[in-house]
Amino acid sequence: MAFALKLSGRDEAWPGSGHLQLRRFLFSFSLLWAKCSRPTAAVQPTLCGGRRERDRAGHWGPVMAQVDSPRPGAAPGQPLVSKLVLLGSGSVGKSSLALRFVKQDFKNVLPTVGCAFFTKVVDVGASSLKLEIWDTAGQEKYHSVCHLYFRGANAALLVYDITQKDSFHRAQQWLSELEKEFSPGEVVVMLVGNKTDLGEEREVTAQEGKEFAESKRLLFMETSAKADYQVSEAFAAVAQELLQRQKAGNSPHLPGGGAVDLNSGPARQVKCCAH
Ligand SMILES: Nc1nc2c(ncn2[C@@H]2O[C@H](COP(=O)(O)OP(=O)(O)OP(=O)(O)O)[C@@H](O)[C@H]2O)c(=O)[nH]1
Repeated sequence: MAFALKLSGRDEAWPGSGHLQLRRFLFSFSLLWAKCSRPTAAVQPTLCGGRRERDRAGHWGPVMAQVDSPRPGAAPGQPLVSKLVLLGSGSVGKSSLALRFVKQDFKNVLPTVGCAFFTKVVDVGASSLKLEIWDTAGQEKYHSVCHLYFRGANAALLVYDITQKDSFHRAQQWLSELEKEFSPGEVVVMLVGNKTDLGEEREVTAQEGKEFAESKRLLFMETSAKADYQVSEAFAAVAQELLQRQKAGNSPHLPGGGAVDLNSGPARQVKCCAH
């Protein structure tokens, strides 16, 4: 108190303007104290708002989003690192596919804001590949932001909802966007028809998906994040392709790389896609 009064320039304690000055000083001091003693906040990636999910108590909170390694993982003995972007319309199941693959989980999640980030190491035979999965927001208002996440991508999953024809057309538009950003064959691209568990509401046949993929020389699979159908297989197939290309010495982005060259190779369907 004495310290405060001295700073306020007055010796008497109360009342009047001295009291006011004291209160002002104590308020400023408490603000300064709160600022200095606040723990340093974890740095969040700009524009990567992530998504929210309900916890057991029913509260909405951020879904796991971690960055646990520099890229690419060129250190000896470390798995190679590849960046994979999930693209597609809103609500086609991009986040659900990522959650299913990374956490073996399926739950109600809110639309992604900006993007969310996941990592998972995939074993392919004797080799390992660390996938950095960038789950972009499908809502139209985030469209321009999504382009920011393309940079440096090694692979892309173009996801559509088999019960929404529009989302299939949108996936085709996303391919055009990718073609503008990358030179032919620069990234491994897989077309993914999700929600096969809703077969009775199907608007896009497996044949349509397959034919489009073949015409563009993309990998193709149908999945269900809900029923856990072919989700890990889809990511594994992309990882395998990336590793094969890397071993062949033609991947520009992967450590030891050359060019990932899916589109210039023969059209291939990874596995039977019909459900
Ligand atoms: N039946 C069924 N529903 C699914 C499946 N995958 C996702 N969903 C549901 O579809 C809705 C949208 O899923 P999300 O994973 O949020 O879709 P998203 O593409 O990430 O959406 P945005 O974040 O808006 O881009 C949610 O209600 C999910 O529960 C699936 O395989 N089958």
